[in-house]
Amino acid sequence: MPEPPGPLATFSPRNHPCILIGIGAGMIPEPLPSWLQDIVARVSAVSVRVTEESQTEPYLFGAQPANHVLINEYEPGQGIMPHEDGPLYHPIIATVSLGGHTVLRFSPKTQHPRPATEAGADDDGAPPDPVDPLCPAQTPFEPFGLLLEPNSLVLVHGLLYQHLHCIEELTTDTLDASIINASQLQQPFVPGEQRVRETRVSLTIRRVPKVAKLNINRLLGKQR
Ligand SMILES: O=C(O)CCC(=O)C(=O)O
Ligand SMILES: [Fe+2]
Repeated sequence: MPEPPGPLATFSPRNHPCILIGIGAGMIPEPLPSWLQDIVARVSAVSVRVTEESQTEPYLFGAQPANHVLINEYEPGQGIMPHEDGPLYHPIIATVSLGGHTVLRFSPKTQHPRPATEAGADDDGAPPDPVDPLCPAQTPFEPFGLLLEPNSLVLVHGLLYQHLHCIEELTTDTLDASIINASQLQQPFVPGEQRVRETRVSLTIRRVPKVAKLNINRLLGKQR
């Protein structure tokens, strides 16, 4: 692995120290380490067309380069629990996979808004759950997986952003019909194939819109 990244890159999960520089909804700016700059610039310049009907956007994050990279290292058998990435990074996240492959699994976030009583609260006194207009309960889908190959880029955008993703804690992935990007792979699989995991490093590259006007080194009393 290269040198640990500067503070705007955050190191995770579990067995790594986590440098998380954030205050409230903002982040304290710090230049990206040089070894990341080229990757971030190339990913930021990816042009995308989200649907057949939509126009091709010349840049991934709307002409602004990405400014945040989360680095995760996974040994075989490690994964990440089902979660959403939250509003801070909306509407698009881009993940580069290095080293080994993995399977990123998506499942619907079922929403069951609790019925309100006449007083506007339910039995336990809490207000009813708000319904997320981007994720109505009527949009369930069959859970599916994406095989993320080494040196690949995956983009999560739109409705999918509002649902759950995870990586199962496996040492070997069974590649079957639940994997929906089978036709787009460098290394295709035969259904039922077992692919053994190796150490994988993921770079999750995002544009954080709200960056604090603070300098971490000045804050820590260091000159730079
Ligand atoms: O490592 C990955 O590909 C996914 C990581 C992830 O979902 C996250 O850090 O929020
Ligand atoms: Fe995530």
